[in-house]
Amino acid sequence: MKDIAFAVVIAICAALLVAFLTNDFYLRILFSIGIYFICASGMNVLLGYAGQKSLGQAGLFAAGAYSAALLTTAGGMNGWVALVLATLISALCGVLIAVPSLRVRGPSLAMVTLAFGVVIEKLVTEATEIFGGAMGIYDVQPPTIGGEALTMSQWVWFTIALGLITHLLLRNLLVGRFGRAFRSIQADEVAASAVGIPVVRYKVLAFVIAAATCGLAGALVAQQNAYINSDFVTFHLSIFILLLVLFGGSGSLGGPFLGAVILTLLSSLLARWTWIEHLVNGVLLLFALYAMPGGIAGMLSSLKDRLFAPAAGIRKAVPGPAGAASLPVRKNELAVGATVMTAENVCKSYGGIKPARDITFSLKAGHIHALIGPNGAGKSTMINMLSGIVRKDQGSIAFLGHDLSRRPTYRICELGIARTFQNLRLFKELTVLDNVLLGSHSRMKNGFFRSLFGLGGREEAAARARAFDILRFVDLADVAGMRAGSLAYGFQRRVELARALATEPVLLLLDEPAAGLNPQETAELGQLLLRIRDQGLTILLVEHHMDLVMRISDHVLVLDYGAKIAEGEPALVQADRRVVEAYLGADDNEIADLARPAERVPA
Ligand SMILES: Nc1ncnc2c1ncn2[C@@H]1O[C@H](COP(=O)(O)OP(=O)(O)OP(=O)(O)O)[C@@H](O)[C@H]1O
Repeated sequence: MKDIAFAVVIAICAALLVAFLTNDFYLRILFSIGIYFICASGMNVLLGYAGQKSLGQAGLFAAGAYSAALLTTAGGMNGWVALVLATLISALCGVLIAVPSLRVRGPSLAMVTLAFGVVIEKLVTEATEIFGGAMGIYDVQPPTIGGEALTMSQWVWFTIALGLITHLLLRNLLVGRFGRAFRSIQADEVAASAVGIPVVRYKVLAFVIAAATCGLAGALVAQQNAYINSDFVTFHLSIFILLLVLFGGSGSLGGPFLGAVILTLLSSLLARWTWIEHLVNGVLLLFALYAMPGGIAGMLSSLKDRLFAPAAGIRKAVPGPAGAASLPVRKNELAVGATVMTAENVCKSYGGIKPARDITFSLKAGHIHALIGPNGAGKSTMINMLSGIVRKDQGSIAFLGHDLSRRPTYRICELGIARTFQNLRLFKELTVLDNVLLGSHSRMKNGFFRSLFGLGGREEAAARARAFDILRFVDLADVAGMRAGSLAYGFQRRVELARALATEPVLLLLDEPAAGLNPQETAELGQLLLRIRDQGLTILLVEHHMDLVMRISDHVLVLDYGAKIAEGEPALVQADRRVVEAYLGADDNEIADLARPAERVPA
């Protein structure tokens, strides 16, 4: 709430300043700050939160500017209506530019968006009959009040108001489930989809937001100048919009404002020497990328941490609210032992390698099933197929009567299957609490507009309370406010488990959860898994620690070279000749563990 008050105070101060300014030059600088702030706010969602690098924003600025120009000149439309329509048209162009992002990433995406910007630049330069080329379009109609065009001061006030509204709306969106979802996509798309984030939808949304704000800024510029030509649409503008975010602080709510103020003032100072301005912007871009990854906002924030927090860079642990350490479980009618999942004749091959050959099994409610086998037997591939990350070639997989064949990973998570990964896939830059809240994403109902208008507070509070319950259940409540990546490895494994539990699964797929843990931590993990099972969850556990497997499992499945070679109760599997033979080529400790009669933990 403090940040909202701060934004409102800044806007009021800027508005008061306008009242005392009579010089058009200074008013134009304030207008430009407002315009660039609006562009940067949307770009921050795309780049800073969703991590999508776009070099084509000038094209979207042009979409807004030329739409407003053509709608009011050729279309004879009212200035207000044209402003709204131009923003919507740009948002639609955002969908267009988002499509490649679904296929390419990183530098390739930057190249594709760059090409989009170049195409638009060429279009408005060469298609002179429509866009006027260098001559441009004159008499663009502005919004009017009582039939009167806005004065320069009124334009600045209007831009300040739009800037404030844009900031507050995006702030509402970014502090809740949408902001977390964008950040998770930036961190790891596979892990994001595994916790129920529809990655494609969120990527498109980020592009649309950035396009709408750039288009709005373009339309405002065209209408304020009553003129637009191809000189406005340059590659330099795309770079400048990128720089606003990177220099100000990408992924920070205050970053776009800092970038817009500092860089617009610098631009105005250097406006007489264009080549120096471009050179300075280039140097600043390099500087921001290499020396100041968090931008000015990041620098200020770490300075604040250094001054006011004893451990710089690590946020203080946030104690959880009082409450019982229970696991929020999904309501279902399943009796212990009922069939949760069936896999029939599942096959998968990678060229000549066949990690799954005609595998059939079923999983029972409230049981711990273990999937074991020597290295390369196909265990992770099976977990990947069950969670939709890898597509099977043949066979069928059904979960609670639903065929999983064509469902994307996030839908499978929504149905009630959660997973952890062999190689940890935490959102390391986010706090432990945010990681767990991301697990709750698919259980939360706040839609785009509710979040945008800040109406999701109650649900967010409930999700936080649930997340703390889970953190207490796995004994991590004390580190809720810490950055997940800063924790010891054993803690990180538990955070990943807590994140999976937050999806409120019926079936939990755990891929080597004890990998990298010491014997004490492995024993604690065993106890924790038994407590989870006692809450009614079904677990499929891939593990090499045979001692753990034999102690806690109710049922063991054994794979070798992609084929199921045995299944049954741990003691029976342990004595199976084929299993021992399969393991003869495996690690000596595993064979010893397999041979040792395990002390069973009573169910
Ligand atoms: N994406 C892929 N492309 C090609 N081959 C793959 C791919 N994924 C897995 N494999 C191969 O499939 C086989 C089974 O791999 P998988 O990771 O499922 O085994 P695993 O039983 O989990 O092994 P480990 O216990 O070592 O993790 C291996 O030979 C592996 O090299």
